[in-house]
Amino acid sequence: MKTQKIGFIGGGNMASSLISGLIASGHEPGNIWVSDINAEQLKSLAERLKVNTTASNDTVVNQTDVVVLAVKPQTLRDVALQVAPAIQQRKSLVVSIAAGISERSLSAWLGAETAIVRCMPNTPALVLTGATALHANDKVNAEQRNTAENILRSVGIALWVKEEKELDAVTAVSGSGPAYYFLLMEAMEQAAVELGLTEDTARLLVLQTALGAAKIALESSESPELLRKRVTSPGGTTQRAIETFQQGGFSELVSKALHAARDRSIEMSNQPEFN
Ligand SMILES: NC(=O)C1=CN([C@@H]2O[C@H](COP(=O)(O)OP(=O)(O)OC[C@H]3O[C@@H](n4cnc5c(N)ncnc54)[C@H](OP(=O)(O)O)[C@@H]3O)[C@@H](O)[C@H]2O)C=CC1
Ligand SMILES: O=C(O)[C@@H]1CCC=N1
Repeated sequence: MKTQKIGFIGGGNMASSLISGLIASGHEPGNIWVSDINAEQLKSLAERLKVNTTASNDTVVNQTDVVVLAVKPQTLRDVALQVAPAIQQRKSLVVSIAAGISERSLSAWLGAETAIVRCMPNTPALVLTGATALHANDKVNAEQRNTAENILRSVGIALWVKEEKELDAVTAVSGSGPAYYFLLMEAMEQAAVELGLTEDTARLLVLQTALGAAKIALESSESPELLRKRVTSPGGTTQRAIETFQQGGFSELVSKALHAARDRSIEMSNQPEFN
């Protein structure tokens, strides 16, 4: 499996996280091809990760078996139309990571017979802790499903959703999710400094606490709610903080934010300039 030739069209933030993760998990850099319009981006990828780079998207298709489309959603249409002939000729498996671009649009651009897996990864793939949900169109065979799943599973967990539309919710939860935790880290760090800690101490305590909480929650069979209650001694400090969060509408705000992200994903799928 790790000898699979994998191509990336677009070598930006998400592609470089995936590529770094693939290499860290044992994929040969020589089997990875990346194209980008940004020469600096390619130079950095070639220097850091020793992957093959090219300015030509067609070269990526022609050198590989699986092509990951990793450009911004608003650029995808042009890129897909441009590489469609090469993809059809090679019968490449296409994996799109773009938010809010439907399999229907991808098929229209790439050809009705093209095997397409649409997925939503996240940047922790960089440290092999990614979370990806996948959905395949009806041209994808069992072997191709395994190929796509194995690529994403080598950088974290990978699961299939039954309905393509579930990817809008996945995007709101785990695709965008790392940013929500970073926002909480930023806010906690700022508050810790206001409370008199140095910036270094504040950051270290905040990050180690985030890691510890995530590890306990993943390794324990107990719910986050129960784990939270175990930290919250009656009448103590945590209770005061949790009450403050709740009085400020914390859960409602989180729900509102995730609904907004989900709605934006749906809106992007219906936007004529993206589709
Ligand atoms: N960032 C994230 O956390 C996640 C992103 N995604 C999805 O991944 C995709 C990429 O996002 P992200 O990595 O953040 O975006 P980036 O902008 O970082 O990466 C896209 C790259 O593609 C390049 N590019 C633009 N046009 C072309 C072209 N015609 N041919 C080849 N390369 C081109 C861009 O160059 P230039 O900058 O010069 O335009 C850029 O380097 C998006 O569709 C997004 O929805 C999915 C999950 C998570
Ligand atoms: O913000 C975005 O649109 C992309 C998709 C999920 C994470 N980043």
